[in-house]
Amino acid sequence: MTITALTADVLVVGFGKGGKTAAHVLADAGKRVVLIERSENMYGGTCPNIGCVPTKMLVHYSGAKRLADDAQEYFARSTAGVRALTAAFRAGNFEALDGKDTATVLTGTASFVDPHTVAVGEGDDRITVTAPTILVNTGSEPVLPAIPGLAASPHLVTSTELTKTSNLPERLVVLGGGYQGLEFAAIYRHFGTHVTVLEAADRLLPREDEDIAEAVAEILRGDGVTIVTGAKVTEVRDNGATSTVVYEKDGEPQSVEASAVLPATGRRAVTAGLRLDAAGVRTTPGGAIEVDEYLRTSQPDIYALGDVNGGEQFTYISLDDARIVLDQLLGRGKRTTTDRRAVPHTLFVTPPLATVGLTETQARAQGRNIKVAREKVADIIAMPRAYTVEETRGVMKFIVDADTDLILGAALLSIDAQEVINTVALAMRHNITATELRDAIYTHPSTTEAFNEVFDKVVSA
Ligand SMILES: Cc1cc2nc3c(=O)[nH]c(=O)nc-3n(C[C@H](O)[C@H](O)[C@H](O)COP(=O)(O)OP(=O)(O)OC[C@H]3O[C@@H](n4cnc5c(N)ncnc54)[C@H](O)[C@@H]3O)c2cc1C
Ligand SMILES: NC(=O)c1ccc[n+]([C@@H]2O[C@H](COP(=O)([O-])OP(=O)(O)OC[C@H]3O[C@@H](n4cnc5c(N)ncnc54)[C@H](O)[C@@H]3O)[C@@H](O)[C@H]2O)c1
Repeated sequence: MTITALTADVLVVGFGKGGKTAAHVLADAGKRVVLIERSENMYGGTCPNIGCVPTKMLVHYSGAKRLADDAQEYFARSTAGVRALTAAFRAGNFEALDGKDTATVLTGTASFVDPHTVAVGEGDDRITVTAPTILVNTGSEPVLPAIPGLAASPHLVTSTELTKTSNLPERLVVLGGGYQGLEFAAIYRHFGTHVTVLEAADRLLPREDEDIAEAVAEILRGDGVTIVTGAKVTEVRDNGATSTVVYEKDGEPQSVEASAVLPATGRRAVTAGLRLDAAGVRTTPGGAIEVDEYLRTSQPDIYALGDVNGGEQFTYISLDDARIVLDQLLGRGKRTTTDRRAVPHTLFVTPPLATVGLTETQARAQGRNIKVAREKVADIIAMPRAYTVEETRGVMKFIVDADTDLILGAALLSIDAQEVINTVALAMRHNITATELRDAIYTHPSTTEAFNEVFDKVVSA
C-alpha cells in the first residue's frame, strides 16, 4: 500500500467561510496551506452552495413572480438560475484558493490520526497531511427530530433539495418556525405552494419581542402561510402521493397533508467521522468542539471556526472567527470572541426582519431605564421609499437608554432592513446616540431616513 504523506504549515479541514478566509490570508503570507473538503459540491462551504446564497436568490425570484407566470415553469427556471450561480461560486472558490502557489485543496473526508496529522481517503488513495497548526471548519448539519415515520417518509425533503429541485411541491409542511423554517415558508408560498408551519413553541421567534413576532406572523399569514404554534408533531404517515403530518394542538389531534415535509428544527456541529478523540480534542455535551475565547480547542495547536464550535450559526460569525484565529497565528493574539458587540441578524422574509442588541423584554428584565421608539412603516412620513416600491408592511422599533440616549437594541421589520441594521449596529458599537442618528443627513428617498422621524416616536418610557 502506498500512502502519500504531505506536510504543510497550516492544515484546514472544511471549506467554510472561516477556514477559507484564513487559508487565503495564510497562503498570501507565504505559509504552505492544505485545505481538505469532503465534497466537490461544497467548495466554498454551506453558504454559497446550499445556504445563504441559494435561499436569498430564491427570495429574489419568488418575489419577482408575476400572477401570469406559470408556477411550475417559473419555479424550474428559478432553481436553474440558483444552480448556475452556485456552480459559478463553487468553481470560483476552488480556483481562487487552489490556484495559489502556496495552497492546495484536497477533496475527501478528513479524520484525525494524531494531534498533528489528518488522513483522507482509503487504501492506495490514502493521503496523510501533517501540520503544526490545524483549523477545523466542518460546519453544521440539520437535526432530524425523532418523529415516528419522518425519517422513512418518501416526502421528507432537506433544505438543500428545496433549493435545487425543479418540482414545485403543491403542499409543503415545515417543521419549525425559526430562521430556516420561516424563510422557506415565505419563499415557497410566494412561488405558489400551500405552506403550513408547525412550530412547537407557543409563538414564533421567541427570542424577539411579542409585538415584533406577531407582526412577522401577520405578514406571513397575510401572504397565505398557515402558521400553527404550540404544535406537537406526533407522526408522519405515508399515503403514496402525499404524507399526513399528525400533530397535537391544545391536546387535540390534528393533521395536515404534505407533498413535501421540511424539518427546520435546528442544526448541530459536524464532528462525527473526524475522530477528534485521536487528536485529544474535546467536545461539549451538545456535540460541538469545545473552544476558548481565542477559538483554541483542548489541543492548543488546533482551532475550531464557524458552526462546528457551537457559536452562533451565521456566515459572518465564521468570518469573524477567522479574524480571531489569524490574530493568533499572524498578529498580536489579542482578538477574542468577547470583543463582539452589537452583532446584527436578518431573517429574510419579505419584508426582512433585522435585529440587533437587546429586545424591549430583555432591557426591562435587566431593570434598564428605557425609552421605546416604535412606528409602523406605513405611517413613517419621512420614508416615502416604502411607498415608491409598494412595500409598506412592517414596523421599526428602537430601544433607547433613557439616561444616556444610547441605542440598546432595534428590530426593523421593513424593506431594506438587512442594510439599515448595519448602520444601527455601527452606531451602537461607536456610542452614537439616538439624537445624533435622528439629526443626521440621509439620502432621499431611502429607508435610513426613517431615523429622522422614528427616534422621535417614543411610545413608552
Ligand atoms: C438554508 C440555510 C440558509 C442560511 N442563510 C444564512 C444567511 O442568510 N446568512 C447567514 O449569515 N447565515 C445563513 N445560514 C447559516 C450559514 O450558512 C452557516 O452559519 C455558515 O455557512 C457556516 O459556515 P462554516 O464556516 O461553519 O462552515 P460551512 O460553510 O458549513 O463549511 C463546512 C465544510 O466542511 C466540510 N466538511 C465537513 N466534514 C468534513 C470532513 N470530515 N472532512 C472534510 N470536509 C468536511 C463540509 O462539506 C462543508 O463544506 C444559512 C444556513 C442554511 C442551512
Ligand atoms: N438568514 C439567516 O441568517 C439564516 C437563515 C437560515 C438559517 N440560519 C442559521 O441556521 C440556524 C438553523 O436554522 P433553523 O431554523 O433550523 O433553527 P432555529 O434554531 O433557528 O429554529 C428552530 C425552530 O424549530 C422549533 N422546533 C424544534 N423542534 C421542533 C419540533 N419537533 N417540531 C416543531 N418545531 C420544532 C424551535 O422551537 C425553533 O423555533 C439558525 O439558527 C441560523 O443561525 C440563518
